[in-house]
Amino acid sequence: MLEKILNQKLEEIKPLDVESMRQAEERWKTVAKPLHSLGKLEEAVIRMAGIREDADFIMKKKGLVIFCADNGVVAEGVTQTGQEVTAIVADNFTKGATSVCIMAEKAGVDVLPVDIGMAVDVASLTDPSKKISYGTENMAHGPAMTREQAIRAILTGIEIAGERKAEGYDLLATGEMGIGNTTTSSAVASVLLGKRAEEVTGRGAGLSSEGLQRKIRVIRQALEKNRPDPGDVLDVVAKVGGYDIAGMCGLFLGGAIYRIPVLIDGFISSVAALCAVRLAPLAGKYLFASHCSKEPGGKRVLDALGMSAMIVCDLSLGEGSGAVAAVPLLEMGLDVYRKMSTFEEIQVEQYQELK
Ligand SMILES: O=C(O)c1ccc[n+]([C@@H]2O[C@H](COP(=O)([O-])O)[C@@H](O)[C@H]2O)c1
Ligand SMILES: Cc1cc2nc[nH]c2cc1C
Repeated sequence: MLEKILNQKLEEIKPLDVESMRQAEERWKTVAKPLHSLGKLEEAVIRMAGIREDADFIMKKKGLVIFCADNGVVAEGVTQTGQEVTAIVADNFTKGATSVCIMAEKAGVDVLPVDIGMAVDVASLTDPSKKISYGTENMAHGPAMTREQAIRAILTGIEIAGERKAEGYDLLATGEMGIGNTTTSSAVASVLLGKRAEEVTGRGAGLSSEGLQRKIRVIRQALEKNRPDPGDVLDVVAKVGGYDIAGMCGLFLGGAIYRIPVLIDGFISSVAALCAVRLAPLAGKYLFASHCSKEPGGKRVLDALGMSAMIVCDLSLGEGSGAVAAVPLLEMGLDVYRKMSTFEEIQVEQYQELK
């Protein structure tokens, strides 16, 4: 029943508007600068025109949706800090007191945290209608969640995209906060990419070398115990994923349904993007890579998405920090596109495309 609702939602995703993209491409050619010299920023503006169905679009309201959730697998000793940190940092999002809040203020991005599955309620942000459960089960001993819970988390992400669209957001960035979520992300990446656990697993929020070896063993154990089906994304997310991954996956799909460009952040976010694109390949056209995480799986997941980062800065902070860092860059590109003189205006002959 729920799965049918999700499938119906996915059918609402339409291709980008070809005519708006053609107009944007033509406009870039008239801007008085070497052709294609703003690289990915030009491509981003063209695709955003296709998403918005308007080559003259503006980008005013920008939001960062941060999915906060806990992961039962932390009981296996796969993290440097305890699970209680999730709730502390989540509460601090509401007070403007985390790293990404400071970055977002600089970038003019609204910080919108969501408790999609934290182990405890946090009065400043928990909304029972958005909370799927109180943390996942320990995937080392069984499935992290039920298939129904995975679908509900994805549908919640889609719903949030719809709500932000109704509020007039022009651009959404994704972020997450959840101790243990690099373990779940590595497990999901290992299954979806067909890679060994050690190829996609790193130190997360600062693990010792001994801790890293334990984390890899725990991921192998979780994969052996649950045997997720690589061809069935919902099965993979339910068995070895997390509510944050599922929620972000939903936000990416919702961006495609409601025609809002969505920025991918680091490792956890790009794993969620891969889940979204495997569920609905067309959704990839609505997504934008921001940076490449320092986690070893970061680049591998971006490669699988056929995307490359705008920023390579060795970030591994999460919270949506890399996605927020890309916002001013995109705005600079859009400003050049909208405001810059044309060849005609500066009386220089227009470049011809090299054949
Ligand atoms: O985004 C990334 O690439 C990234 C890489 C390493 C760690 N993190 C953040 O650190 C937390 C997860 O780390 P861990 O070691 O608890 O799995 C989580 O809250 C993430 O936001 C994020
Ligand atoms: C303090 C702290 C802040 C974070 N933000 C994202 N992941 C985090 C992990 C820790 C430990």
